[in-house]
Amino acid sequence: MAKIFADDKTFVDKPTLKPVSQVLSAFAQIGGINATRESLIQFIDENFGEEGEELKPVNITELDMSPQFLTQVSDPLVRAFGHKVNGYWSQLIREQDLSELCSGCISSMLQLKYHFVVPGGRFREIYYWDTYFALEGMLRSGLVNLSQSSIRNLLSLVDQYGFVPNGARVYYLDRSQPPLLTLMVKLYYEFTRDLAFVAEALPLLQREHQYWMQNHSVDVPCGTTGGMVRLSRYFVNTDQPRPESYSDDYELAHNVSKNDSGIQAEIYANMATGAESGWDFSTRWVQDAQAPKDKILETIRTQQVVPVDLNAILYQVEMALAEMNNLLKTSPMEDYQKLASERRQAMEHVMLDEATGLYFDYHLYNHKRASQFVAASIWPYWSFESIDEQQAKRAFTYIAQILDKNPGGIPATLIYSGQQWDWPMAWPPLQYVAMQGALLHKQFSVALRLAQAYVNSVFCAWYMTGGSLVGILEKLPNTTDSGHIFEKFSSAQVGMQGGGGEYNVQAGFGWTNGVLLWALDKFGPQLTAPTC
Ligand SMILES: OC[C@H]1O[C@H](O[C@H]2O[C@H](CO)[C@@H](O)[C@H](O)[C@H]2O)[C@H](O)[C@@H](O)[C@@H]1O
Repeated sequence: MAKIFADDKTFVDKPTLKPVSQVLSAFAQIGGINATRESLIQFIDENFGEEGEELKPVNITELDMSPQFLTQVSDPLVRAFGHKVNGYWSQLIREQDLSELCSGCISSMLQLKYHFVVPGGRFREIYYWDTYFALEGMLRSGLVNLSQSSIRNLLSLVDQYGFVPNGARVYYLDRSQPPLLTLMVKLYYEFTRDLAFVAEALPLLQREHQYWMQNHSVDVPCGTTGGMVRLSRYFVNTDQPRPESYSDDYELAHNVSKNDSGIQAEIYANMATGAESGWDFSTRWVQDAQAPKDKILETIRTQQVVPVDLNAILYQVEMALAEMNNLLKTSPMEDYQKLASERRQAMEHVMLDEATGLYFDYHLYNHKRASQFVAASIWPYWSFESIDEQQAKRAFTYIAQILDKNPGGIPATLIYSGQQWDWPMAWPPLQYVAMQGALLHKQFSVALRLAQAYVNSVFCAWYMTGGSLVGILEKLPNTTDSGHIFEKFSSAQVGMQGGGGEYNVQAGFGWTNGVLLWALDKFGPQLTAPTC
């Protein structure tokens, strides 16, 4: 609450320099929560180390410097950029080394045995859903063992906690993130055909599915049948601010109500639930999206939204679990095929908007389907292999129209709120799913437009921040950096890095690299040189 650091996450990421009992008594000596700002600064200096010092970069030997898929990228500039990005993995692979912590010292990191990929910047730890999108690139870059190690870390978290936490920190233990672990194992299997690994993972994947069914299911009234259908939502059980954004959550809750701890607890739970969705934060989760920017999160109701993307993911998870059990000739813990088809039917009833061919969230707070497009509306096209052709045409015509106005990619929503999962932010995972959906439903021209927009955004933002390619592309004059790969982009202006939300835009960046390399593989012969 003293805001010693611009970003609340900085403090909770610092390991102690002394045994925890000594740190606590030093804190008591300066007056505990009544300490002055000056004494707090000194206390932190004396008792805490640098954030991230328990992590070491890893010297990766298996990186393929000339991966085969890049040879079919016809444009020389795009191909050279692909090689550059392929080389960036070495900056994002880490191992944990807790050995330098003194005896009795503590760190907020969850122990991970194997090497892993991090998003980059302030995100120093492994993140759950980010890993899926990074893997799409890592596997193509020849990082097969590292991909397996990253997945193994997540599996071991399921083993220890029964689910995959948001990220590998103790403060993420009250929530998960979009459940993509089963799809990571599937992806890994498609690349390696390593059935033994699937066999090893399957019991834990089934356990994770059980966790989602037990803690995140909700009954939704179904207009067309008059009965109820079961779907899933994000749901975090907490009555405390998120430690990594403590002062933000605290101030928000106290703005809504100064004294009512019940109302404050509701806000904390809905904020943590927003973080579980991966979309932290967005007007998608608020009841009053028209509120002024500084009040927009005051009506956050994430737990009252039944999200399209979560259900689209779980449908794929259920199909994949059925398929894995088939492949291994093992008896499934559940009839996954049946669960998937019931989920699909429920989604068609509750979420499908016939007019646009898109799927919308369902709002439990007013028992209505949302009426606004969000980028998640297209996710069933990634999950459902067969969808009526005319419906798909309508949906991707809608997407094409959004692209006409947003040359940098599909924005998270169409509403400007200053939140990072709203217009104009175009996020790599959202572009990936839109491209996958378009490919699967044979909407090739929209798929290519999405791919070109994505490549343009990533490339131009990198170029504008000093990126260059030996013998091919000169560095822009007046740039001091050497090119950044951002976590998100502006859909409104090609080459503009993203912004908004609780922290400064981060560079690195795991999922951006992953989706870029995947897109170069899928669309290599057709992509043209970006003009920035
Ligand atoms: O510290 C604020 C929040 O930051 C994370 O969210 C964002 O970054 C993640 C890592 O790239 C990404 O997975 C997520 O979609 C982003 O919105 C974190 O996941 C949140 O829990 C945290 O509160």
